[in-house]
Amino acid sequence: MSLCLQARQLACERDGRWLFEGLDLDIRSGEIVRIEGPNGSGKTTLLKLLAGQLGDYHGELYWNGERLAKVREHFLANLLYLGHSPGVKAGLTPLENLAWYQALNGDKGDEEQRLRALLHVGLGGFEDVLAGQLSAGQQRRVALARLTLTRRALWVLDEPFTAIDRQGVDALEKQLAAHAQTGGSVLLTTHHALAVSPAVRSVQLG
Ligand SMILES: Nc1ncnc2c1ncn2[C@@H]1O[C@H](COP(=O)(O)OP(=O)(O)OP(=O)(O)O)[C@@H](O)[C@H]1O
Repeated sequence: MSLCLQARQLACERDGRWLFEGLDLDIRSGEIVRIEGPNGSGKTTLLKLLAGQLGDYHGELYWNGERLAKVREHFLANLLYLGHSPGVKAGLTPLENLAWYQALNGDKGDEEQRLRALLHVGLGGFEDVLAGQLSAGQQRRVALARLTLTRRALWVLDEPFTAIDRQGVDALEKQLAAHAQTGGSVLLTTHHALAVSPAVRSVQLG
């Protein structure tokens, strides 16, 4: 199924300053869209807004041509959002973290699936270590394992490459490209130079 998220005349103010105004944006199946801009230009705010997490903005969001507020449930069922911080629970192991995310999404899943997702992000052998004892890059990898675990069409990713080593960057780039090539969409921020096919479309803030 082809999916489309659209923003029309989007504007957002913080502390008496417009972060962006009159912003139009379309993201469709098969596309990778990158939000660019200097620190503080509003990239994280825009991603949160497009992921349906903020209500204090002007303009309108549409999901498959309908006002997002009207079809929020369908939108959320198709969305995977990974925030700026990995959001990993320090007192749980990577395996337990993934089970926790699945339960939150109403997915039962199974342990074999979770182990496969951890292997995919290079965390084989670390599945039972408390996440709080893992390095920053390993914690990020626990969060990234959700891309393999949870089938969602629209990925909204805030700085997903942070703390990831060269090999991890290559693997994640391939995963983003594969997702788009199989009809998914990716909306992301990154300060990292992306070299993926299909071509990345950029939206500049600030
Ligand atoms: N809830 C809030 N209340 C007040 N100001 C906020 C709020 N959220 C963000 N801001 C401000 O809005 C501006 C944009 O923040 P945002 O995190 O979106 O920027 P960014 O482009 O993602 O930055 P970076 O590249 O540093 O991650 C910043 O000046 C920030 O202080």
